[in-house]
Amino acid sequence: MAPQDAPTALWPAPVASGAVDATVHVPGSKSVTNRALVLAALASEPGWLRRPLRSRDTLLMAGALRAMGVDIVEGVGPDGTGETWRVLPTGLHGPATVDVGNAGTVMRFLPPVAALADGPVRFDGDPRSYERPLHGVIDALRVLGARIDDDGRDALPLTVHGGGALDGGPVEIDASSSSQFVSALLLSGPRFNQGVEVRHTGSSLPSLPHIRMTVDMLRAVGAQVDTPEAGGEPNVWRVTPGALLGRDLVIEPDLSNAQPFLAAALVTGGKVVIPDWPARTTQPGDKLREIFTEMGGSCELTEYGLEFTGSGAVHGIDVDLGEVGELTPGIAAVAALADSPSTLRGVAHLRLHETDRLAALTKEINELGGDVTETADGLHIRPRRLHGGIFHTYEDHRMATAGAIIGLAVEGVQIENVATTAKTLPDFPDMWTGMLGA
Ligand SMILES: O=C(O)C1=C[C@@H](OP(=O)(O)O)[C@@H](O)[C@H](O)C1
Ligand SMILES: C=C(OP(=O)(O)O)C(=O)O
Repeated sequence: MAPQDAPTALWPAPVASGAVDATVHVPGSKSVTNRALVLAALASEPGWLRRPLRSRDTLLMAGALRAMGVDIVEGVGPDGTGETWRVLPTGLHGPATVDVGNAGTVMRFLPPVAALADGPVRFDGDPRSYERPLHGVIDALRVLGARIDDDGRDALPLTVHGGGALDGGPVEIDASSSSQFVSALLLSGPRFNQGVEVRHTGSSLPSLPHIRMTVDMLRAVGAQVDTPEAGGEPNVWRVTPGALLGRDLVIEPDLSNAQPFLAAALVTGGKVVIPDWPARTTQPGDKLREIFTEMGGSCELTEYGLEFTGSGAVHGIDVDLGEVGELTPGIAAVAALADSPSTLRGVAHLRLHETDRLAALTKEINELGGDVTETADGLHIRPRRLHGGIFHTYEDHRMATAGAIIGLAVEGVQIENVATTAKTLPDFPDMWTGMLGA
C-alpha cells in the first residue's frame, strides 16, 4: 500500500441498472506491446507494431527506447487502417535517462538492453518503483559482465554503464518474486555475446504464462530458445546468440483488461462480447474463460471473439492464481459479490506489485462492509452485504477496476483516482460508462 488519504478526485462508480449487453473493443496487451517494442529495438532490421497499446506503461517503454536512440515512428498502418508504431533500431546509445514510472516491464526488461548501449543509462521512477524487487536483474547482469551503480541498494534508482556489448553466459537467479526477471534476461539474451542460460533457483515461480509469452515472441523473431517445457532441464532457459528479425506484428487485445467487462456480464447476469479474442494465446487473461465459468458464467469463443454470458448467479471459487496473479484484484471483487466464500491462493508475490494488493484488497473491501482476510499466500473472501464508501486505489490500475466491478452492484461506491487506470487502460472510465449505456 502507499501514500494514501491525499485529496484526490473521486469517481462515482456507476451502478448497473440491469443486465449489461455490450460489445467492448479492448485495446492491445501491455505485456505483448512492451515485449514487441524491446524485441523490435534489438532487431537488425525495422519492424512494425500494429494496434499497439498506448498507455502509460507502453509510452514509458517507447520513450525509454527512444532515449537510447531507437527511432519509433507513430503512424497509420501500411493497409491504411489502425495505429502503428514503426521501430527503426538505429543503435543503443548512452548517456540516456529512463523513467520507469511504476511499470514492472520497463524497470525489469530495460536494464539488460541498457547494458548493450554505448554509455551510461540512468533509471529512475515512481516512489513505489524503488520498493519493487529488481535484485534478480541487477545481480544477474553483474554476473553476465555489466557494470551497474545502485549505491548498494539492489533496487532503483540506478545507472547501467553500458559498454556496447555484454559477455552473457550462464547465470542463476531467484525469480520467486517476479517472473519478469527471467523474461528480462531472455529478451536481450540473443544480443549477448554468448547468449544466456538462466537457471531459476527459487522455490516457486509465478506467472509462467508470461515467461511462455517471452519465449514465443523470441522465437517469432528468429531466436533459438531452449525451455524446460521442450524437454530441457527444469527451471532452465537457454537463448542462443543471433540476430533478430524485424516483424509486422498485430498486437492482441489485453485479456487482463477485458476482465472487468467480463466481470460486469457475470455480476449483472448480462452478456459482453470481446472482439478479436485470440484463439491461441499465452496471455494469462485467457484463463478467465475457465475461472469466470466456474464462478457462474458461460462463454463461447468464435472467429469474431469471445461472447461471455452471466447466469445471474455468482459463485465463490477456490483457486490457485499463481500463474495468473494479475487477475487477482478482479476475481476478488467478483468473489466479494458471490453467493459462497472464496479462497484465492498462490499469490504472495502480489504484495510486491503496484501496491501490496493483498493488503489493499482486504482493507478496501472490508471498509465497504466485506469480510476478507489475508492468508500467507492469498485471500479468504466471505461475501457479505456491502455498502457504499470510498474505494482507495493506491495508484494501482487493477484496484480501480476492481472497485468499479463492486460498484456495479453496490450503491455509493466512489473510486479514488480512477485516472490511475491510465497505466494500462486510459479510456477505462468512458469504456465502462459506454458498456453500461449500450
Ligand atoms: O511479464 C509481464 O508482462 C508480466 C508478468 C507478471 O509479473 P510478475 O511475475 O511480477 O507477477 C504480471 O503480473 C505483470 O502484470 C506482467
Ligand atoms: C503487476 C502488473 O504490472 P507490472 O507490469 O507493473 O508488474 C499488473 O499489470 O497487474
